Amino acid sequence: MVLPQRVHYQQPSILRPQRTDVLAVSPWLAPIVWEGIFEPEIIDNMYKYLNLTIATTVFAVGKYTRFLRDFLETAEQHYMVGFKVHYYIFTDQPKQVPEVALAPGRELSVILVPKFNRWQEISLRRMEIIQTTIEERIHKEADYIYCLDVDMKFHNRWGPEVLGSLVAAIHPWFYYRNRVNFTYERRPESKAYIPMDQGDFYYMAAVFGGRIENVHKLTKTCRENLEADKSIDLEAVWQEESHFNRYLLYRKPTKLLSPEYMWDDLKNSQPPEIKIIRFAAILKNKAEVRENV
Ligand SMILES: CC(=O)N[C@H]1[C@@H](OP(=O)(O)OP(=O)(O)OC[C@H]2O[C@@H](n3ccc(=O)[nH]c3=O)[C@H](O)[C@@H]2O)O[C@H](CO)[C@H](O)[C@@H]1O
Ligand SMILES: [Mn+2]
Repeated sequence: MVLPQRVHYQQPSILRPQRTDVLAVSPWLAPIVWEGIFEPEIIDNMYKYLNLTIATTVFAVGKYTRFLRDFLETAEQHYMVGFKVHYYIFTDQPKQVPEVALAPGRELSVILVPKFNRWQEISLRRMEIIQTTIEERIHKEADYIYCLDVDMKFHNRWGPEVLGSLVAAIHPWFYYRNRVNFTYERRPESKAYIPMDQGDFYYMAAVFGGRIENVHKLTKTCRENLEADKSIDLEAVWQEESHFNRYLLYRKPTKLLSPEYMWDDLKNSQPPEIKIIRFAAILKNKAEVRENV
């Protein structure tokens, strides 16, 4: 067995926290990953010798296939560099999946999925499709799974510091807001219901991941709750994202990603707490790319 290399780095100091401007640990003791609080070399060295495979699911249905090339090309530059990554591209048009050169140890599978008529349905059905694909194959093929939106580009390191049992990203438009302003589902009839006086953070469903069995449980529960709502003709305000937030209120994530890991190009300035943008939603013309608006 190859042992981890010795890495030289500054000794951590209890009396000198690296960041004092942001919360770096949640009240249930989950770390919140920010630039400055971790040493990339230590993290890489910890995980490098474990021979991990990281499943990465990406949906590109209808006009969203146009985002695949930039997504994959930038992922090859910044996403889990040096690690084994297995991309699972779910699409209704396999011929539109671009040829992108992958680094050694990385592979890509294309999985055919139906195109639903409404963009909301395309987005929310991801829970069911991820659940069943974990059961069919991913559980045998990977150690961790990360589920990402495709209308995105990587700009900087998005590395193994994100690995954890159950991992969620804090939404870039809500991290500075009070919970009463979070766009949780507020109708008590919905399985996604969250009362006004509850909620920790507003999580963005464009990024989540963790150990396969935990992500399986999350996607299965969200799928069941989406179906229960549908049976009474109800669609939560932000579809699967509403159910995702409800799930994480009661089953707390074990690691949180700061908005560095899920930014949005629509923001026209970079606030001082955001030292680096790692992954960001690109500007898209929703009226043009979506099935119905
Ligand atoms: C800023 C904002 O409004 N964000 C919400 C919006 O995210 P987004 O505007 O990020 O949603 P989106 O249009 O990116 O759809 C989510 C993902 O579904 C896939 N996809 C979607 C449509 C399609 O025709 N083809 C396709 O492949 C694709 O992987 C895409 O990245 O909607 C989501 C709900 O579902 C969440 O509630 C987000 O919070
Ligand atoms: Mn998106």
